[in-house]
Amino acid sequence: MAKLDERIGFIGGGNMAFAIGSGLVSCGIVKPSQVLVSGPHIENLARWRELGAVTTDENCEVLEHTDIVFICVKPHILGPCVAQLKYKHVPSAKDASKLIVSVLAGTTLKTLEEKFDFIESSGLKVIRTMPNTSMQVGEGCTVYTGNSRVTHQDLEKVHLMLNALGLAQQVPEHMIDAVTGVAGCGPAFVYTIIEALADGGVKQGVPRAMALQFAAQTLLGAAKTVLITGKHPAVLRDEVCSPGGSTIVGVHELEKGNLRATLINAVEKATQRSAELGKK
Ligand SMILES: NC(=O)C1=CN([C@@H]2O[C@H](COP(=O)(O)OP(=O)(O)OC[C@H]3O[C@@H](n4cnc5c(N)ncnc54)[C@H](OP(=O)(O)O)[C@@H]3O)[C@@H](O)[C@H]2O)C=CC1
Ligand SMILES: O=C(O)[C@@H]1CCC=N1
Repeated sequence: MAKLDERIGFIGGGNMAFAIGSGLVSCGIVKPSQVLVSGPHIENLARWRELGAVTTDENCEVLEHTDIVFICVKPHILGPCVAQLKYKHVPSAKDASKLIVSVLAGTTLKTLEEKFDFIESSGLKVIRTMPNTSMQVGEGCTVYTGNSRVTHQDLEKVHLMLNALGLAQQVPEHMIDAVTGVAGCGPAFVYTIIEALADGGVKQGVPRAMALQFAAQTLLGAAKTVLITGKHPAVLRDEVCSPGGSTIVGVHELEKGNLRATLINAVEKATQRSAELGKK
């Protein structure tokens, strides 16, 4: 696995940041000592210290002492967070080469460039991403796009990190809210399906722990089959449905319950909400 020499910063050390940071350390791309994380409550950063990362309650330390800075606060916290950074930031010669990487839902490159313009008057390098929490186990799905200052080498570096933790793909910015609806929020939709599938097993008499394991493994296997065979899910579904058998009876129930329309609606609403979050 390739290694990065850069120091990696996280402003905001919550769930998404930890999925990325712990994933990068686990796969060996960076050493824990290269990682610096900030948040307002130092006690909430204990898991980062257990990982071997350095923690601080001063966001400006992360901005000043790291090369690739992941911004991982909630979208509505970006304003106050930047106001505080602006007040405390000490300009340095390294500012021009700094890479700001946002994971914020809905928050556009334009907004990010405007918010962070205090760091570097001649223009800052900004990358907007939409990751997901499955990065913590190396099976994430991330899309990203950079502003005009970002170089090919910067994109390669970010791709190396994100792709080491699953699938990473550069996309045009207009696609990012839609991908948020599918892949950023998707794990929550799928956890709901796993839980419900397991509940079904429990109702039929399978012990809870077994039912959960079987449901999760079934989703993993089905997902892998789609990715590896390249077959359309409908074709694969047909391979499971024996004529007059048990699966088609279950599939009929899913259709009666509008599972597919419900999932399509969930992605649509989540996409709309993502775009709204960036306007706050
Ligand atoms: N969770 C997910 O699946 C995904 C999330 N995202 C994006 O990631 C971002 C973070 O979300 P998520 O990790 O879920 O949220 P969390 O609440 O888990 O993390 C947010 C973190 O921000 C910290 N924080 C609050 N105020 C400040 C501040 N002023 N300066 C620095 N840090 C601060 C919080 O610290 P404390 O708790 O101590 O207050 C908390 O650790 C969001 O913008 C979201 O859109 C993107 C893709 C997927
Ligand atoms: O719920 C949210 O807004 C964030 C963005 C994608 C996943 N979690």
